[in-house]
Amino acid sequence: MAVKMLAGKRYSCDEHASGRTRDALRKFFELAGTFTVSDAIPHLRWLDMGGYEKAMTKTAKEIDSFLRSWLEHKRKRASGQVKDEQKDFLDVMLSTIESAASKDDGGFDVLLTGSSDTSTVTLTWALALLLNNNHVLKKARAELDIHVGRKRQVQESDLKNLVYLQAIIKETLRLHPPSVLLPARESMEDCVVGGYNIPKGTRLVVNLRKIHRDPSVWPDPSEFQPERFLTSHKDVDVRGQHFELIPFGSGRRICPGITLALQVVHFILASLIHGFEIKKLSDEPVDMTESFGLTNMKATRFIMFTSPHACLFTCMNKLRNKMLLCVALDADISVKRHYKIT
Ligand code: HEM
Repeated sequence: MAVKMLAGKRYSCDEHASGRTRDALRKFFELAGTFTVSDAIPHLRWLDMGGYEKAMTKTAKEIDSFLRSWLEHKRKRASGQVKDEQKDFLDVMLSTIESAASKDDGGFDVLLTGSSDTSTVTLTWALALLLNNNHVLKKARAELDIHVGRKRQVQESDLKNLVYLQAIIKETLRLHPPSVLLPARESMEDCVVGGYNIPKGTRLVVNLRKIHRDPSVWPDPSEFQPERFLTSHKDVDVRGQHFELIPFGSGRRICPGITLALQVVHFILASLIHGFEIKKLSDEPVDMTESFGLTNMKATRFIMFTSPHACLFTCMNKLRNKMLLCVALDADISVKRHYKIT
């Protein structure tokens, strides 16, 4: 959701950048409809009841530090300080942007902020749900055994056959959409929606948590049941056409990264389940409390043990690269035997 409110903002290498981020965040919270005591009684704002101001400042600092690293890369590149052997992922991204016909930095901001957290969060929730529902994990592994087998790794071309894995991702996005509230819409004229008269200029915030857990649509709405997407809800998709499930939004401002996001999330999850045994630290269920913030993160970190499947040892070097991707997840991952990544 940071995506949309930052859209159109332009970051430059000056001291005002951090202020702008903060303004953007403040604007977002206004739009998202977080009403506090100080909204009703403005002179009590200094009390910061509920700690919203503090939380916003913290989030702004995190986004600032992320964007600062990008600006630092840009500065170094402009001054020719980056040697070929020192180039990292961000340098490669920047050179791609620079060589593209359009040099719209604002668009790049939006892509960076909108693409990283959302995919990470989806994978983190998916893993936590699988660890708490071992029977689902077993079924996902059985599907991979049938369609991929144990003699090779998962390929992108396998994903279309992994219907149970697709159902797991849909169910994850239903229960824990990375953006709980869609960016606000404003009505351009008077209209009637669902029997309510909406005057022109009304801001509407769509609450995905309510829609995705509506008991009149989803039986046992809080249960993790991927099977529903193979039976009662088998025709429901996440691409903005079925309004009971819209984790990527809908309409003309629907997430443009949807295809890439789904490809990445499915591929990483499939590779992880296929290549590794994954286990919880103890018999206690993983804590599924959600945090409060722009992106719907887990409130607490969790530890996951992974050990490679013996027959895939020869592929381990390649798999290790995929594991490194997973380190970006909000989970402590330690790989027994060959690798220990924390
Ligand atoms: C699981 C992963 C993702 C989820 C759940 C997600 C979700 C969303 C949602 C809910 C919106 C707002 C849509 C609306 O207002 O109707 C959005 C906007 C956006 N997303 Fe994503 N997103 C994901 C990944 C990505 C990726 C990988 C990229 C880029 C490569 C991306 C780029 C964007 C951009 C640029 C917008 C702003 C579109 C606009 O305002 O017109 N997202 N995303």
